[in-house]
Amino acid sequence: MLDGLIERMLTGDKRATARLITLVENDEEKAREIISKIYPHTGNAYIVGITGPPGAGKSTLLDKLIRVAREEGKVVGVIAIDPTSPFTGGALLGDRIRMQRHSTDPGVFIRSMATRGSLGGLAKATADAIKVLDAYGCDVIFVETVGVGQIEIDIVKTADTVVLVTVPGLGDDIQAIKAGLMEIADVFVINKADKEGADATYFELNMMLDLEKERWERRGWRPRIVETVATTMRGIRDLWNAISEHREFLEGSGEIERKRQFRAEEEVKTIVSGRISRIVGEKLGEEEISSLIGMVVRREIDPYSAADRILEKALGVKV
Ligand SMILES: Nc1nc2c(ncn2[C@@H]2O[C@H](COP(=O)(O)OP(=O)(O)OP(=O)(O)O)[C@@H](O)[C@H]2O)c(=O)[nH]1
Repeated sequence: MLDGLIERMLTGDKRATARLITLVENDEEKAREIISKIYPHTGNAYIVGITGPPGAGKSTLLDKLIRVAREEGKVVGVIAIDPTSPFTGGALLGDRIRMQRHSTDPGVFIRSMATRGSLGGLAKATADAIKVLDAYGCDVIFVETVGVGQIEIDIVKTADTVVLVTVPGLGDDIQAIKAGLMEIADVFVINKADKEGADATYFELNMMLDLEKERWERRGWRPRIVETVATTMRGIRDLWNAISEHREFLEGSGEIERKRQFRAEEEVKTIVSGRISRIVGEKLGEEEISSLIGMVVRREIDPYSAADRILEKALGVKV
C-alpha cells in the first residue's frame, strides 16, 4: 500500500501526499518506512519559517507570498502549525479560508498541523511532513507558527530563512522579540504598515539591530526589515526579495550547509529522545516510574540517581 501511495505522490498526486502526511503524523512505524523510502527524493526544498503573534496577519501574508512564488513557477508547500488551545480554536478555519483559493492549484499544497501529543511529537511530525512535501516536489515550503512556545521556536529555528512578523504599535511585541526571537530572525516584517505607528516600529527595530550589531555581524547577515500590507500587495515583493537575498547569502557563504547540519542534528536528537522515552515506558511502566519519582519527592533518592536507575533498566547499560 505504501509503495503505491509513494509512487502516486512522486507523480504529483495531492491526495496520496495528504494521506502520507497523515500516516507519518500518526503512525511511528509507517513514518519510519515512508521516510526511509522517500528520503532519496528530498533535499531540494527551501524552508522558510514564518512566525509572529496571533493576528499579525501571517495567513494573509502567506496567501500573497504563495501568489508571488507561483508567478515564478515555484511549487509551494505550506505547513501551518495551529496551537490547539480553546483561545485559538478558530485559527485553523481562518487559515483554510484565507488560503483556500490556492487549494485547487496543483502547485500549492497546504496542510494544517495541530499541537498535540508529546513535545517532540510536533517537531517530528513537522520534520516528516516537510520531507513528504519536499519529495512531492515543493521548491519552497513555508512553515507557519505562532511564535509563542519554545517548541514552535525550535521548529522555526530549523528553517533556512526565518521571517518574524510583527505589527505597528505593539510595544510588548518588541519586548518579546528582544526576549528570544531576535537572534533567529533573518527578516523582520512590519505588517499592517497601513496602520499608525509603522514608522516608529521600523525605527525601533532598526535601532535594536544597531545595538545587536555584534550578534548579526558574527552571522554575516544584517536582518532585513520590510514593511507590508498583506491585505493589498504592498511590500510583498520586497519581502519575497528579502527572503531570496537571504537565500543567496546562505548559499554563497556556505552557511546553508551549517543550517542543514543543524537541522539534521536536531532531527536525529528528537528521534533518539522520543525512542528513549518509549523504551523507558515499555521497560519500566508507569507504576515503577512513579514509585521512583515518589522516592525523589521524599528525598530518599536524588533526581540524578533516579534517572540513572531508569536509564540502566531501560537500556540495559550502566550510564
Ligand atoms: N489593516 C490591515 N489588516 C490586515 C493586514 N494584514 C492582515 N490584516 C487583517 O488582520 C487580521 C488577521 O490576519 P491573519 O492573516 O488571520 O493573521 P494571522 O497572524 O494568520 O493570525 P492567526 O491565523 O490567528 O495566527 C485579518 O482580519 C486580516 O484581514 C494589513 O496589512 N493591514
